[in-house]
Amino acid sequence: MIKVQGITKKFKDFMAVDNVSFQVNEGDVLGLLGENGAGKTTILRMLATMLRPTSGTAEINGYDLLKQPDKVRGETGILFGGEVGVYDRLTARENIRYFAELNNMKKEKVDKRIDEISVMLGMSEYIDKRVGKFSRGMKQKVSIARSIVHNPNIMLFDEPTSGLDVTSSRIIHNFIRSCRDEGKIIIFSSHTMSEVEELCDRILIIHKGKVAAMGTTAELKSHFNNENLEDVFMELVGDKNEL
Ligand SMILES: Nc1ncnc2c1ncn2[C@@H]1O[C@H](COP(=O)(O)OP(=O)(O)OP(=O)(O)O)[C@@H](O)[C@H]1O
Repeated sequence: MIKVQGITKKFKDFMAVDNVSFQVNEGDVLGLLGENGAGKTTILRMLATMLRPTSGTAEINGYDLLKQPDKVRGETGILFGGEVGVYDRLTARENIRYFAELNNMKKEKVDKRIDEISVMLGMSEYIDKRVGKFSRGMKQKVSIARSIVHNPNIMLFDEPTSGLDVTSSRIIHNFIRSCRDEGKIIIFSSHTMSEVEELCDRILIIHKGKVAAMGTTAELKSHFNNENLEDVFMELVGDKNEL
């Protein structure tokens, strides 16, 4: 379970995330929706222990975010910004293996796990090729494979399908569903309403660092008396003066 309590991040005088609280249970997929700059990545980076909250904290599968960051890291698989940190001169397998070693996986298990993931994400054709000439989508898959190689219980994915074609997006969607079925927790940010609507058990809408709304798609639609999630979103975050 993830229990976020009043998490806040200030960059100098700018309040990027303001007193955000929410809970996610095992087997739940939570979607983070918000305009550019709303604070989604900052929330994910704090939960991934990459950024220290200014105040507030979180409990992640029983571990305290601030007091037990190493334990929290062991529980989480993180994906940020697509190809960042993919080493061009290494093959896809070597990139993934490097992360497996960083996560203290036993050497004899690593290759079998990489083969499994490679089939699951449709990477078999290029798993042993150098990533330098890969397309953005192929690199994105290497990043995803790398983030899940140690089979974490929690996945924090920042725009996981950004830049992917329809087939690849579908592979990621199916992967998220299978993680949910295994009882894992997934939090992901997205700008694609249909993706969020299709995959998420609950949606957290962030606006200017604050929680603007939270609930199931059905709850949000019924609360705002509107069948279209994009309209609900616009009602919450849109500039009412805009045409
Ligand atoms: N290291 C930093 N220093 C100063 N300001 C920052 C820093 N990181 C993020 N911000 C600011 O915090 C706000 C929230 O940024 P964040 O990246 O969390 O937004 P986001 O919701 O993920 O946006 P997007 O959808 O564009 O990815 C933005 O105004 C951003 O400029």
